[in-house]
Amino acid sequence: MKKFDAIIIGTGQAGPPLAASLARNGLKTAIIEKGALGGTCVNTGCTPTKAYVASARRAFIAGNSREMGVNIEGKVQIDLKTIKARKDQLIADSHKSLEKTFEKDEHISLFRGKAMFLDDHTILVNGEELTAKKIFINVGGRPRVPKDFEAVNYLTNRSMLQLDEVPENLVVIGGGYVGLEFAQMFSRFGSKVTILERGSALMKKEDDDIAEAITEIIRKSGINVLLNSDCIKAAEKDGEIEVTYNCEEGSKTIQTSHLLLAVGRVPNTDELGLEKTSVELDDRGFIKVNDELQTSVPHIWALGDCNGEGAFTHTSFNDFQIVNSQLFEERKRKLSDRFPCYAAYIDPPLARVGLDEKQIKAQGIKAKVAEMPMEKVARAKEKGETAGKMKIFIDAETDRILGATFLGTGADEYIHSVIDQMYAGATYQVMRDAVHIHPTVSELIPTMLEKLRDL
Ligand SMILES: Cc1cc2nc3c(=O)[nH]c(=O)nc-3n(C[C@H](O)[C@H](O)[C@H](O)COP(=O)(O)OP(=O)(O)OC[C@H]3O[C@@H](n4cnc5c(N)ncnc54)[C@H](O)[C@@H]3O)c2cc1C
Ligand SMILES: NC(=O)c1ccc[n+]([C@@H]2O[C@H](COP(=O)([O-])OP(=O)(O)OC[C@H]3O[C@@H](n4cnc5c(N)ncnc54)[C@H](O)[C@@H]3O)[C@@H](O)[C@H]2O)c1
Repeated sequence: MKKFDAIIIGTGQAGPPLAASLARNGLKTAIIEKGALGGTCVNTGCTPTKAYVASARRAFIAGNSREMGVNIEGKVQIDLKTIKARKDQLIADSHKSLEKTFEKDEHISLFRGKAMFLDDHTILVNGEELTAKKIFINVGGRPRVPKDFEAVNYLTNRSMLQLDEVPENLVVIGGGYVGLEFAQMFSRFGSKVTILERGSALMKKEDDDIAEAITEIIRKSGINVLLNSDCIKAAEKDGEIEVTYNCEEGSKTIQTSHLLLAVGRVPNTDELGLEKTSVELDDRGFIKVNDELQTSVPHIWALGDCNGEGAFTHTSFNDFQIVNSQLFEERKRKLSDRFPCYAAYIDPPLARVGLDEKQIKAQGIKAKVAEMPMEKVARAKEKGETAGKMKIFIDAETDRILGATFLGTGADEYIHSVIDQMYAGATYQVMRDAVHIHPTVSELIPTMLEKLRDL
């Protein structure tokens, strides 16, 4: 049995910074990884997809700038092999940097293999037993594959990023983050894309007006969007995939060479031997944690997507910050300190913080709202990018900002002016009375706040 002060399972967005901090604080630390270093974000998530999104935007601009007085003759050519090689280089750089972090630190031992719990204190990896007083689980998740698709040659976010040629046809099942980001980028690369979503709008968790605006943006970009498409099934036929949908009210079919499944993710907690421990899971397989991210076993913590408290890189990294502060810092951070925030990297992007209209109404909070269509924003007009709108919500009793939803050019950046005010606990008047730079989209946030109305 090898003894450590701490064991971390998984090198996602929380594991590596935690390993570095534990080591800095003198703890002999083992970190175990069964796949590529860096986990989802680095290898098959944020980094590669945002690199592809960037190439797709260049392609779109090159081919669609005639009304801006810029005309490129001929067809824009997409070289997916070069796009992929650029992404592989970004990933390789991250691998190198992580390897260096682990190699240069004498307090860190990296184990390449699959970790399994034998009991609350013992972990098996590559036939070796390890034990430690503190254990941290950062095992992330993987794409959900419904039974109806198991028999066909489907793609996921992982295999999409291995393609060398742009598919002629692409059917995407699911109109959430993964579905929309891939649908728009591959449409811009030249694929004929169809999205099948069982809900009544794309990004249906958002407020109805935002979900509808997103659906319109995606449709206008030439993607075929089939909503309320329930009961979707797929079978191999004549060397292609035949997708059947709306099975009850007379089924419809589509033939496609490529099918992407983007119907959510499941946590990697089912192959971890947790049944041999006292760590409790919820009914969807997420590890239950308290406000300090401890599991039902106090010396075992769960961080990142596997605890079901966030599903983003920044939430996983914040989980590291919470645990790290609980262990080593004077200022103790907690899960309940966090305002939910995220962006979907469609073009234009959607960015969110805090509560939206649906959530405010569901919680019965007395609130005010201000809205601004991007068509009224000078900078958006100058850029020729006027799709979308901004919404901001204020607590009618405290004047504090409850949340904001920005759908528009550059929204993933200027949402941070609201995020920062929320963390500062400022009233909305602070933002309303601030002088912002002209011409920016941000300058319309104070203007918008002049016109609050009851929600
Ligand atoms: C296509 C896509 C795009 C995304 N884009 C964004 C984005 O733009 N912005 C954003 O904030 N988020 C994005 N995300 C989400 C983001 O990638 C995750 O939230 C983030 O990676 C956090 O993951 P994590 O730290 O929980 O673990 P992960 O990054 O999933 O890492 C977990 C690691 O644990 C390892 N592991 C699992 N089980 C074991 C075991 N038994 N033994 C040893 N090792 C094990 C895995 O191999 C993996 O390396 C995206 C996700 C996808 C799929
Ligand atoms: N920009 C980002 O931050 C980013 C990007 C990609 C992924 N992610 C993370 O990855 C997670 C997973 O993304 P996702 O898009 O796979 O999931 P999602 O939950 O965002 O969307 C899944 C969609 O698939 C639909 N769906 C589910 N089952 C279906 C079925 N059988 N037939 C038709 N439609 C069906 C759902 O109605 C939903 O709209 C996200 O929650 C997010 O946390 C984040």
